[in-house]
Amino acid sequence: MQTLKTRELVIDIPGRASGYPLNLAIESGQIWGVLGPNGAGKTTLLHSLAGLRPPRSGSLCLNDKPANELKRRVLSQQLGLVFQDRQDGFPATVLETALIGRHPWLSPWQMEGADDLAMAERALEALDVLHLKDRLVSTLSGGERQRVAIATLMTQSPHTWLLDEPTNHLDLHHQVAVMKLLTGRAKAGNAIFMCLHDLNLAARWCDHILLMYPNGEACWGLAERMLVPSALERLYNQELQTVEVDGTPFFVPKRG
Ligand SMILES: Nc1ncnc2c1ncn2[C@@H]1O[C@H](COP(=O)(O)OP(=O)(O)OP(=O)(O)O)[C@@H](O)[C@H]1O
Repeated sequence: MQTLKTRELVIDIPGRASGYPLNLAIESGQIWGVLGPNGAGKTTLLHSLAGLRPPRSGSLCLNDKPANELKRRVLSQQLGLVFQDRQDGFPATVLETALIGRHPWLSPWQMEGADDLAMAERALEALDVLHLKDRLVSTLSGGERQRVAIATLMTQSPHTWLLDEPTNHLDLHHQVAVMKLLTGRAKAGNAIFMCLHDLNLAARWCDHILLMYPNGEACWGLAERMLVPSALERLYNQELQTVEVDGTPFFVPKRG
């Protein structure tokens, strides 16, 4: 069992006077959904967990070791991140992009081998983009690029998967396919921690939820305890109607 823990972690949001200290334990087998309105700090949190942005205070531990004492390469073997925005400015094919995921596992100047290639192709296949492997990423549609980014994370094969709105740009079929894939990874022992704007995807697929409010407040726990209509209405400043489908709550914005 591996755990990514935050201890009294306060993320650094410019101009925000205070922040609620986060004491999260993100463990093998769990699927976390991070919900909150625009600007609440979800991306900042993911970047702080990935060690890309220093927190204002508090610390981050990976298996009880302070993450800032781990070499970047070791950290990248344990943690991977799918960014919300990608530049993709470097002219690379889909396959070359997926193979970047193997870099934390190779020594400097070592070329990718047959096993690395097989991993990349398996990941591209799982994300339904193997047929695009020789295409330049810059020529792909938004949803195809998103799937290549997730395939690159799969090729990296870290223990903890951090994903910033992984269903962005995806059609309904591919949204469900990605959520199923993430569920499969969690069942296989990975930890999944993702920001989502779709409450209903979170309700259907996540077992843990973190709610982030724009004033810096936050609360977290098991999904069934967190997905309470009154809390979500306050979170989004939006009245909701709730119906139940297959025992899962389904939230619809009220008209008017
Ligand atoms: N470098 C920066 N300089 C100034 N403000 C910043 C900077 N980076 C982030 N912020 C601000 O911090 C706040 C949190 O941003 P963040 O991207 O983490 O929000 P988010 O919850 O992911 O939002 P969204 O749902 O829109 O993606 C925002 O108000 C943003 O404008």
